[in-house]
Amino acid sequence: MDISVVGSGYVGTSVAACLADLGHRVVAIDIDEDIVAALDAGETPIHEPGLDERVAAHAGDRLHATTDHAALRETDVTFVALQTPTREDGSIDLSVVEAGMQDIGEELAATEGYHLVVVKSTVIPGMVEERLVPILEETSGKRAGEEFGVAVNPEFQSQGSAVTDFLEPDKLVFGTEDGDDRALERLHGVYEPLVAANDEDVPIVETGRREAAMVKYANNVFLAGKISLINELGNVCKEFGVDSYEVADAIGLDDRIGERFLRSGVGWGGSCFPKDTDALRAAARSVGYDPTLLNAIVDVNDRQPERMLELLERHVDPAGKRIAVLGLAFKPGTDDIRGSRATPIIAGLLERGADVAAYDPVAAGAMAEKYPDIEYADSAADALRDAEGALVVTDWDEFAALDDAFGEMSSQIVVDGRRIVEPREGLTYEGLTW
Ligand SMILES: NC(=O)c1ccc[n+]([C@@H]2O[C@H](COP(=O)([O-])OP(=O)(O)OC[C@H]3O[C@@H](n4cnc5c(N)ncnc54)[C@H](O)[C@@H]3O)[C@@H](O)[C@H]2O)c1
Ligand SMILES: O=c1ccn([C@@H]2O[C@H](COP(=O)(O)OP(=O)(O)O[C@H]3O[C@H](CO)[C@@H](O)[C@H](O)[C@H]3O)[C@@H](O)[C@H]2O)c(=O)[nH]1
Repeated sequence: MDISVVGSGYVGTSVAACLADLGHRVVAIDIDEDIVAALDAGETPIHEPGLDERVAAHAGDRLHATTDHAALRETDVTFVALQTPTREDGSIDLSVVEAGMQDIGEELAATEGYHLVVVKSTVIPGMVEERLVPILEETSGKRAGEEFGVAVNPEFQSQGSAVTDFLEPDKLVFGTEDGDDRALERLHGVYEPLVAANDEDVPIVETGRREAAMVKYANNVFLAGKISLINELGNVCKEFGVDSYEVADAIGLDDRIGERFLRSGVGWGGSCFPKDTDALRAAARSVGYDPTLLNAIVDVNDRQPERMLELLERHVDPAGKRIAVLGLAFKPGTDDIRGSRATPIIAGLLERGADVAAYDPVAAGAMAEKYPDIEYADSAADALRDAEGALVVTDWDEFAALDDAFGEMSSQIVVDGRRIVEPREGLTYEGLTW
């Protein structure tokens, strides 16, 4: 099939490369000339395992890139992977997607036959029907559901495993307008090689567009909520001297609970959980519903970094002292610091007058844009040297392997927010939730 993907960021690039890998002819369209030039040269600016080799293998063959939206005229399906950032009140900013729809609609005017537009961006239920379809109809001069279709097909990939998450999904969600069989048929056609590669073992949820949009939010909010719940339990466990990780392992054996996403600690960050919980809360408020539990999920998450700082203060007053912060990325395997718990940790340390020595194997550059005046050490050992306390914020494997480095601290106080450091003799070790 001939497929265009509008937006070549985190999602668009891996979707485009994977669709090419599945045998489709794909054109990636982005307004950023550097991204397009890189993709055309077989390179990707995004670090994702398995992505580089796929882009390199297919560029110039089944994968092309361009800044010209006219390329979508030659395709059967257009995936939309444009960003939906957060506005100040927490609601989503749809302006980039709206502008993208205008670009797409202008080209739809010149397409022949039925074309399917598939929204992969995360959008609030109703936005497709009320805001995006009208733009497509107006700019194309065509009627949705007749001359072209619009579907919602949310993406569930995680950073660090985007390629395998796409190619081996837990589920596919096809949200289509009632009665638009062509949309459904075309979506099945796009994913047919993926389903075949998984021995036909991929559940496909066929539903309405609003439901599909809500599935994406519900999925993310449920996972963020699961972590907040285990964090809340962990905080209580800590006060009772109970090891919350043993408790989590035990409750995870109950199939109804499941063992994943039960790692308690300093909380969740990233480009999606914070944005999507905020967006759903704002959307609920906008229709007159105050979402008590969603608010609590965020409150618990906001509280964890402060609890970590309080634990440190039980052992040392950070004012004027060198304090190491190990880990700046929102999770291991990425240099992304969006929503990272390291941000409130650093802010809290600075408020308390500490000298912060931060280390991350790949994310220091990004954090330096936010906090240019703190020290960025070249290694964890350098950050720890002469420090009077250390806070472990990201569960990079290399922190588990640290040993002698703790001996270089002025006082060996470690508050672990990720259960990654082994407690040992000589170390005053505090687990955040255990
Ligand atoms: N990042 C993730 O892991 C992830 C996972 C699942 C879903 N999502 C959702 O997918 C959507 C995209 O997220 P992302 O992280 O890939 O965003 P991103 O910011 O990384 O990428 C968006 C890209 O769109 C390009 N762009 C902007 N306007 C354009 C236009 N008119 N035409 C063509 N290109 C244009 C930008 O230059 C950018 O490269 C969001 O709604 C997000 O919530 C993200
Ligand atoms: O047991 C756990 C699991 C995760 N986290 C934290 O949760 C955050 C998010 O982690 P993860 O979900 O692995 O990363 P993302 O790449 O943000 O992926 C989420 O957000 C994506 C964008 O919407 C979705 O597509 C994915 O399904 C969803 O997992 C990180 O800060 C993790 O440290 C914990 O604290 N404890």
